[in-house]
Amino acid sequence: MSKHNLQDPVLVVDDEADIRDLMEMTLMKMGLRVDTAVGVEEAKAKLDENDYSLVLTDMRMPDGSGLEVVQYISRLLLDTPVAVITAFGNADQAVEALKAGAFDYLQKPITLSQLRSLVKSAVTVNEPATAMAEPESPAPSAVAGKNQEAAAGAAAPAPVLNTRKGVSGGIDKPMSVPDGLRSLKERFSSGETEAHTPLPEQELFGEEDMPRLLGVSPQMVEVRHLIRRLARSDVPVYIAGESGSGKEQAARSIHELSARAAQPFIAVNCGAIPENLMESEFFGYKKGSFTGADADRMGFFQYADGGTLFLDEVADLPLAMQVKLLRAIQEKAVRRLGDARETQVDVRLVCATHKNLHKLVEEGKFRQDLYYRLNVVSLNMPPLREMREDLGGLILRLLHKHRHGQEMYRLSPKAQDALLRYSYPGNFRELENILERAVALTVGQIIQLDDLQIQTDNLLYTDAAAGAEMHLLDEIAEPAKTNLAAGSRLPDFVPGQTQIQDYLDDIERRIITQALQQTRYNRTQAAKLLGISFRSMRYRMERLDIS
Ligand SMILES: Nc1ncnc2c1ncn2[C@@H]1O[C@H](COP(=O)(O)OP(=O)(O)OP(=O)(O)O)[C@@H](O)[C@H]1O
Repeated sequence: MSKHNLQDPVLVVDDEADIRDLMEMTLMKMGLRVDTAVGVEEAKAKLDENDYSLVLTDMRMPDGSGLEVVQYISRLLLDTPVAVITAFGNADQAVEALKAGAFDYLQKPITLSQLRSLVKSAVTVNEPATAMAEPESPAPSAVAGKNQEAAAGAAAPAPVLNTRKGVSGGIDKPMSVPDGLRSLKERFSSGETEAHTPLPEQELFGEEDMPRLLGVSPQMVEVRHLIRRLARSDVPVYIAGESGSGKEQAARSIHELSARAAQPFIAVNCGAIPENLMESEFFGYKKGSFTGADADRMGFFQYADGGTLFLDEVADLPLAMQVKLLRAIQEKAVRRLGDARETQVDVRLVCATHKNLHKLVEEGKFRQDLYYRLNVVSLNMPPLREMREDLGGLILRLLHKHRHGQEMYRLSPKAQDALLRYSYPGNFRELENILERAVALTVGQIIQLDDLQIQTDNLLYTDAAAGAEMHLLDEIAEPAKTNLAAGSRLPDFVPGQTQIQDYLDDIERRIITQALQQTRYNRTQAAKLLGISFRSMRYRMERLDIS
């Protein structure tokens, strides 16, 4: 094997402290040691002194270009793999770096999963000693990353392939990463987990440290995984996802798991603030700064000082406000309306929108510089329709939440089928609303298809596909139809001994009692269930002496 080995640290070269911290944290979680440099000169000095297993360098730094780091490594004939981090849309830079010997590149904003897969493709993490002792592998600089393929198509002479053992991306054997680091997704895809293996934390239907985000699907496990990591740093996070997919819950979870948990979490819906009030709402004002300002007032930034400021629907910020926000982020200071002085604020920013922010940047509706500032790391909340294995569990928990005393609501077969096949354009929020409404509308304990009030022509899946989840709902499915007439066998009619009126009264009493039990003794609902009027119900109860 080449002279660098797994004991050697990874060198992260970036002038931005937030990014260095985030990368350091991620790499350390992968079991790697990390060294950092704040610019080109320091990186060169460190390369002179030490061996590294991998170098990750930003392209644009105040004292030079990451390209110089790549060239320096080539000049010293080091076989240390080096990858560059380029500004979004800067494919030329990426191609140049690849030509100079970089093995891959990442575009900003970096997502942690991209970073992880790049690192995995460069070094073998925690590889067992036997594997490490195997014959020499090709130089890491010859490892082709997935990004490289795209860029190489444009220009670079594509370097050689990936034949390293345990390297991910086009490989057939998953690499050896500490178990705690491996997401369920990875484990499922590696075929390690049998389909019938009980899912972890099934009782909880999630994980204890993040009660806001339920679900055991690989997507949700991955989301929680990322949130835990993000909680340990202070980098701005951009949460993307459809409406109702849990963006705010994710932001709150990041805050609650962070060192800022004891400080305020301030959630702001940017779309709901009138434009003329925005500045004073965000930054506060001094008494007398405008008509009606009869006392000093703090803004969102001051309220969130020490904690987290969550900017929901950030795409709705008008351009003028975007400029002011950018300044506040860069300076880490705000100036109240009517105040000559700026005050320092220590705020972690998390923002979200269901709109395509990148597209808005392209259309000139959202400032690119602010986009990069806010979007250092992005987190994607998956839509509910892509997490179908969670549906059964979520429905179960929501019905449990709405239960009446000890009695759970149940679903008729048609209602169950529709719930499992519905597309949920409004995601979790829509599922919550559907069930809340259904519980209010249903007569008795069994929710019927009509109670759901969903468009049945909007069902996504075939019956067969939905069948896969059916077993999850066994406990809430309507029990096999029982004969209301008796609940058990009809009593025997013995001519000569039994009076026909007594016999029929007995059956009627059983039917009515059962309907009353089923509707928790609500006479109106029981009457509806039996198809008789309330008046008739009352009359029958009196006649049959049912109290
Ligand atoms: N994984 C989840 N487990 C349980 N409940 C969830 C989950 N995700 C979202 N919810 C619930 O769905 C509802 C909507 O969540 P949230 O407000 O976080 O969504 P959002 O993406 O921020 O919505 P919007 O785009 O409309 O602001 C909340 O009641 C929340 O509790």
